[in-house]
Parts: sequence; structure tokens; C-alpha cells
Amino acid sequence: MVERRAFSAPGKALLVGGYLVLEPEYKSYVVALSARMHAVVSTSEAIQKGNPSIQVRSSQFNNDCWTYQLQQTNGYSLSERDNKKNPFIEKVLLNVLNYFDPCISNLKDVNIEIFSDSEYHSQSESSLKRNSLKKFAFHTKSITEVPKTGLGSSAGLVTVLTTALASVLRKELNPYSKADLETIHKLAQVAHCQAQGKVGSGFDVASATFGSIIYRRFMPELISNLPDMSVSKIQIYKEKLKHLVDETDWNFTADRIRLPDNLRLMMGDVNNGSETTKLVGKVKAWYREAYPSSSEIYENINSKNSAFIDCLNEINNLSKNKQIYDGMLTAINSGNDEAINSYTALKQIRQSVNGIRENFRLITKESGADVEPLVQTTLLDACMKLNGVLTGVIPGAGGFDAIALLTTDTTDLRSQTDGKHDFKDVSWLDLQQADIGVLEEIPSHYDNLRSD
Ligand SMILES: Nc1ncnc2c1ncn2[C@@H]1O[C@H](COP(=O)(O)OP(=O)(O)O)[C@@H](O)[C@H]1O
Ligand SMILES: C[C@@](O)(CCOP(=O)(O)OP(=O)(O)O)CC(=O)O
Repeated sequence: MVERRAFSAPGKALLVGGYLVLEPEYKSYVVALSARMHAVVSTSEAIQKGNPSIQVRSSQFNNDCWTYQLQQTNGYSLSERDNKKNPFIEKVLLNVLNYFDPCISNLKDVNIEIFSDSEYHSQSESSLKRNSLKKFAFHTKSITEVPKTGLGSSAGLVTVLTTALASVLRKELNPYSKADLETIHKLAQVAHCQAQGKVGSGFDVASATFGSIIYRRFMPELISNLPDMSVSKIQIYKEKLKHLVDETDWNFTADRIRLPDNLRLMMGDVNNGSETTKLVGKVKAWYREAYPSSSEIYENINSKNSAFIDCLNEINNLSKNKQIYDGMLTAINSGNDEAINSYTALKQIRQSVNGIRENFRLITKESGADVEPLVQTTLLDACMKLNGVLTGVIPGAGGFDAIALLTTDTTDLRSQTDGKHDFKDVSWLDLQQADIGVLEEIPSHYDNLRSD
């Protein structure tokens, strides 16, 4: 019998903490999403003994497939059979293999099938395949050619692939054990960072691993100080990686949180294509040039980010008192500002978001980076007039891509916005908050997917 295991990891929305979270002193609030990346992993006797391969298949994207032949000298190196590139897959395999360091002659061939939920990518030119439990969109184009919606497909991929391959090399791997999850997290951060070619804050990988969290980053040097993985340095790379994963305190925060009951996150997709790297470049340049007044702006945003987090905590506490909480939800649903502002926590959360947005409009003006461009200001302001909306932000790096609203779970935004000119560019995504990061799934749930 073929042994199989399956795992999944969620997408993300960074509600507050954009840009500041690139610095280790600032906290952010990250909501994990119901859109997940999945991996089903199995092994079979190596066709060429002592010369095993790892195949990663992503058949949803024009049957994309990468097959790596493994070599072990002092550490592991790989070559892709047809020279096809997928830096995210490559860096995961290299780091997981060099960390676990299995003896090549005992290794079997590994097969990993990737499935990604539809919300990660634009659905045009795709068709659904499903079984009774799951459905996935199949595209006519390869992964690099299908537009993304910005939910963190590479972080989901890297996290779930790290888990899947680790489960082959450590049979007893348990994604619900703290120690194993921390190992997965560190390996996934290293691989993601190397594949991106830049050191992002890592909030996306942390949320793919741990779920909805308050996140504060690790020092970027932990990863950038690793030596390169060239064959001549692979032995030292392996030793340093092992030390970094097993013996180094990364001094980061990933405290699990959840949105208050009866509130939900609504993501509105506005525009395809993300320019995070360019936006970050411009904001960082502005920060340096405008220093020290830029640091005052960051401190101001940070105090409002903390107020936002505290208010959500307070609302969570108030939700335990049914009478008060029902009153709060009714006030939000009424859309009446006076009724909403009569609850301090609701008034304060709106004030903190207004302050954050105001500062980002200032940064937009001064840096030339479209963090909160005018069209998004207009759209968010229009959203704030809808019934059932508590507050709204442009998630992550900002820009033209998306908006994120906190609404009551009884609000029907689609019926309030359909056909209205102000909302003509928004498509509401079918998403909810996910509390949990990496999950173990049942492999047979991915079998026999058929066209409708
Ligand atoms: N389902 C998938 N199968 C294979 N590779 C994937 C998949 N999803 C994402 N990737 C990899 O991640 C890359 C996209 O990463 P990135 O540009 O960082 O987007 P995102 O912001 O969604 O993480 C793809 O080009 C591909 O290399
Ligand atoms: C600017 C940032 O703080 C937030 C970017 O958030 P997004 O959700 O926009 O990110 P991508 O998925 O990488 O495009 C950069 C970071 O923290 O890495």
C-alpha cells in the first residue's frame, strides 16, 4: 500500500502593521484566510537506487511539474530534469534535505501534488474540477502566467511543501506539536526569503504556519548571514542551518489571535498585480530621506496599530456579555455613526484606523508610493457608509489591489453594493478568517477530481 499524507496552509491578510513590520520593533495584526495551499505527498521505491528524485506537480496550472534529481556530496544539491525553474520549490527542497540530511541510498522517490484554492489566483480562463469534498480551479496557463490576488501563494506553497517533505524525512512529524511547527516555520522562512531574493518581514510565512497572529519579525541577519549553498560551501551551510533551526532563539512573536465572534473579514479584490517590492523600495527611500520626521510618523502609526489591536481584544472580551455585544452588533448593522460611537471600543477602533490611514496618505504624498491612492480612499470611504461595516483598510503594502473590511457576519455586502457605481471595480472574495495555520488533511479527499 502506498503511504500518503496531506497537509494544508492558509493565505493571509495583513490588517495593520504594513511597512513597520519590516522592522523588528513593530507588531502587526495578521489574519489567516480560509483560502489554503495543499500538498499530498507519497513515496515509492527509487527507480534508480541511490539516485532518488523528488517530483512536485501542480497540475492546476497547465500541468506544471518539476522533477529534481538529488545528489549528495557533503550536502544535498539538485538538478531539475528539464531545467525548469521554480525558486520557491527549489529552496524548500534544498533546505529541508540539508537540514534532515538523510542518507541518499535509503531515500525513496518522493511525489508531491500541490493544490491551491481558487481565491489565490484570477479565475479567468479556468474551469473547476471537483469531488464531493473539494473543488479546485484548473488553468490553461502555467503558474507564472496566471495573475495573483495577493493572498500569499508563495508563502502557502513554501510552508506546505516544507511540511510535506519533512513528513517523509521525519516519519513522526506532527504539525500540531509546537516543536515540529517551529522547525517547519524556520525552514520555511529561510527558503522563502532565499527564493524571494529579498528579506520580507516573513509575516506571510508565519501566518501560513501558525494561523491568525500578532506578528513581530526576527532579525533579518539570521537568514542573510547564512553562507551560500554552492557545492564547495554546502557542508558549512548544513551546519549553520542546523544551528539556526535547532539552537538559535529567533526572538520573534507569533501570538495566536482570532477576530471577535460575529465579526468577519471581507476582502474585496480591486485590481490584479502587486507591486509590493516597488512600494517598499519607495517607502524605505522616503524613510531615510525624511528622517527623523519619518520616524515620528512611524511611531504615530505604531501607537494607532497598538490601539487597533487593543480594541479588538476589548471587543473580544465584550463579546462574552451577550446583551452588550448584541447591542454593539445592532449598532454596526444600523450604519448609524452615533449609535456606533456610543460604544467606546467601536469608536476607538475607527479612530485608530482613521489615524493609520491619514498617516499613510501623508507617506503616499511624500514618498510617491501609492500606499493609499485616492481611488482607494474614495472606495474605503464609500464602504464606511454601508450597513454592517465596522472599519476598513488597504491590507499589506496598500496599493490598488484590494481592500479589507471588518463587518458583522450577518451583513450582505454584495446586495448592498451590486450595480452601484462606487463599487463597480470591487469583487468580494469568498473568504473567512482561519484560526489555524498548518493542518493535516486526509489524502483521499484530493482523489478523483472531475470536471463539472
Ligand atoms: N500552486 C503553485 N504551484 C507551484 N508554484 C507556486 C504555486 N503558487 C505559487 N507558486 C510559486 O510562487 C510564485 C509566486 O510568488 P509571489 O510572486 O511571491 O506571489 P505571492 O504574493 O502570491 O506569494 C510563483 O511564480 C511560483 O513560483
Ligand atoms: C509592506 C509589507 O510590510 C507588507 C506587504 O504585504 P502584502 O500582503 O502586500 O505582501 P505581498 O503578498 O508580499 O505582496 C512588506 C512585508 O512585511 O514583507
